[in-house]
Amino acid sequence: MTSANTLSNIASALLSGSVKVVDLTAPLGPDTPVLYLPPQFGKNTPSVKVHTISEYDENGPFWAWNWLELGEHTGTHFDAPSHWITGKDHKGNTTDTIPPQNFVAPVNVIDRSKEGAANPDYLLTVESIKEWEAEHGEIEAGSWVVLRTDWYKRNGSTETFLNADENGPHSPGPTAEAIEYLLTKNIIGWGQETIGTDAGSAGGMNPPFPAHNLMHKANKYGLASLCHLDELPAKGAILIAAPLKFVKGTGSPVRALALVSK
Ligand SMILES: O=C(O)C(=O)c1ccccc1S
Ligand SMILES: [Mn+2]
Repeated sequence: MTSANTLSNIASALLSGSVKVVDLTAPLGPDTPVLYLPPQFGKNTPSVKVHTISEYDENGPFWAWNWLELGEHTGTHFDAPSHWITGKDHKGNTTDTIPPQNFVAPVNVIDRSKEGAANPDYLLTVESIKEWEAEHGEIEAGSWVVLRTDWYKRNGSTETFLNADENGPHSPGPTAEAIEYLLTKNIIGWGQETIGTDAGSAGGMNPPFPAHNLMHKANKYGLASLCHLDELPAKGAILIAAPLKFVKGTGSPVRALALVSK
């Protein structure tokens, strides 16, 4: 089958509804939870602010529009390699220079929702990934790997989403070894449903924040605060995640979507 036939078939399937579009994106606005870093780690990103310019009024009789104060790493968002010191020197490492071919790719969904429900500090291991591959097939080069934990259901409030106590945040993510293993597969990026692409305990890992440190060191990408991974198959979906073309951007809120066979 030629690529032209393939595209034509996708177009027909989208129009017929036999391929559906799943929205993997959280609502974005002033109530969107933002990451809290303890003072010893540095400054924090502000929340989203919406400033009305006009609303069919004396400031604009026939139109409504706003301007925003919006962090690059807010809500469902894309992490570019320049976001981390380990990725700062790569070519094509910012939101405006990443090759657009990389914004559409197959996605592997590792479902550890039961484990995450039982233990908010659940960490995905190499062994667990290999068990997943034995059941669903090898993770292919150039694909995304995302961790389903159903954590997005907590995204209604900062308290439940960050899930922090006096010892820090408690939320699932990968071990450093798991990310190292996925990089041997030459994946394009790592994603999950929590506020960032690392576990809540990642600040104390080696290296600290391994999903950021190692993925961006390899000039690979991250996706954070994904939603509705429970609507995706383990394999077979196509992930579309195109960051805004911020000049020298380290990341960007995205409308993450998946194409799924009905
Ligand atoms: O990239 C992010 O949004 C994120 O999770 C993060 C940002 C800055 C510092 C640490 C982390 S862990
Ligand atoms: Mn980020």
